[in-house]
Amino acid sequence: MSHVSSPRPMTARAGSALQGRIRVPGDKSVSHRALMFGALAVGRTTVRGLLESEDVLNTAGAMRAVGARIERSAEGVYAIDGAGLGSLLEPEHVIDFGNAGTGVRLTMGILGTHPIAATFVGDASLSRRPMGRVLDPLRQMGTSVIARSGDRLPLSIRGPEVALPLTYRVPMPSAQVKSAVLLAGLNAPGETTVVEPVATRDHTEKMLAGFGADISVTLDDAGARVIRLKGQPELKPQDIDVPGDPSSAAFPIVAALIVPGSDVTVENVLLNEHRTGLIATLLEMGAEIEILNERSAGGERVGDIRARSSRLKGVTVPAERAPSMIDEYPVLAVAAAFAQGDTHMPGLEELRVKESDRLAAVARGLEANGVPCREGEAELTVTGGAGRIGGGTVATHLDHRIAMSFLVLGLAGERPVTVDDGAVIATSFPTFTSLFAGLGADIADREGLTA
Ligand SMILES: O=C(O)C1=C[C@@H](OP(=O)(O)O)[C@@H](O)[C@H](O)C1
Ligand SMILES: C=C(OP(=O)(O)O)C(=O)O
Repeated sequence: MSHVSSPRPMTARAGSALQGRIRVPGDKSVSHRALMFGALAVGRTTVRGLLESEDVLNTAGAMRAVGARIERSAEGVYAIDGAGLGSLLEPEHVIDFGNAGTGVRLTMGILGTHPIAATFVGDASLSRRPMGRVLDPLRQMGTSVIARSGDRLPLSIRGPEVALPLTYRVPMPSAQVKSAVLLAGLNAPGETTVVEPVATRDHTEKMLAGFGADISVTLDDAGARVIRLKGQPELKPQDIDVPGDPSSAAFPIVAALIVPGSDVTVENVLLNEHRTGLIATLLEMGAEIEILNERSAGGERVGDIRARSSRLKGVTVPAERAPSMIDEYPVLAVAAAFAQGDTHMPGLEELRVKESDRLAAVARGLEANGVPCREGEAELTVTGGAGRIGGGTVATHLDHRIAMSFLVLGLAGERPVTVDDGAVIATSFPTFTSLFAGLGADIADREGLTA
């Protein structure tokens, strides 16, 4: 299902303080993987708290297309009857991933070593994003690819009868590339090894181990993670409880910090160490954030995050922290607009190949709303405390995180902020506007109706 609804401009304006306790929907990375690994297991996997957003529902459609049965109960629990690793069916139609980079790249990995053909399409945003980073290692494992120049969607693949296991050093910090190679390795006889010089989110490794795969992680002499996976395991079904998405929690947390008088708690948030870079950065900026009720659930750390309005100061974010907060830079830039002094963010090359060129989209959005910033090749510097923030319209370029980040800016600006399309928020956080309304935020569509 591509994003086909018409653009829906939305406006956020400053109003009352934000107050309350909320839960954000389930983590997007874990939700995609729960559906995929459930489809590869033999037997019934159940998933509670699955993120029911466009991206994840497209992955459910893809897994159905290759033979998994996926059903949702009235209580919202998903039951997945796996088709089984090595037994996937050839899809009868093109697989449409809409806006979802994770969905399409990980599915290419899975299907790339099955002896079936598949064709992938996506929306205008996904069709601009680079797929060569996944197709290159797949070609080395024996996958045939027909793609237009530059390895962009739409494209078709056919897996070999018997795939070749691979040792692959991931050239850029990308959990999607790492995961695609490991998932391809699942159906290759022998051992597939992925060397990851810069650590990225480890949900694939952890969840595959939970499903019974033989997978190990060690560090080499240079400190790179070495992930070894034995091919052709029998994956066993699991019961999964998906914790709240820290990348979604980022929006109410930053909003609470910058809207005067606010006090917001987001309950049951995933606190995986590869996902908490934003919290570390906000604490360095002087944010009043507390982690409460910290516990372990399903092999992950989770907790409640309380954020209160704070006097923030600008910081330099270490470049090596980027993978642990890669999706949070747009909303960090919004926090930085209200901090005293400069916030410097180096190491952002990967932001240029997300749903939009996020470095450019953030810089243009800040400029349109009176926030001074400097955009470099792979860095951004935001000068906070300028005053008279807001009054602009932001081009979202089919990017949910740009839309949500600038609506948060509008909640604390002197003037309202409009985003040209709020419909894209359904990619990852379909309950965004209703949860914000419950906290007391004024976010409305163009007609002035509360969204
Ligand atoms: O593996 C994942 O679930 C994800 C990895 C990241 O992408 P990259 O691998 O392109 O950095 C992130 O931006 C995306 O939202 C989710
Ligand atoms: C980059 C993102 O997702 P994906 O790559 O899955 O489209 C995101 O959600 O910010």
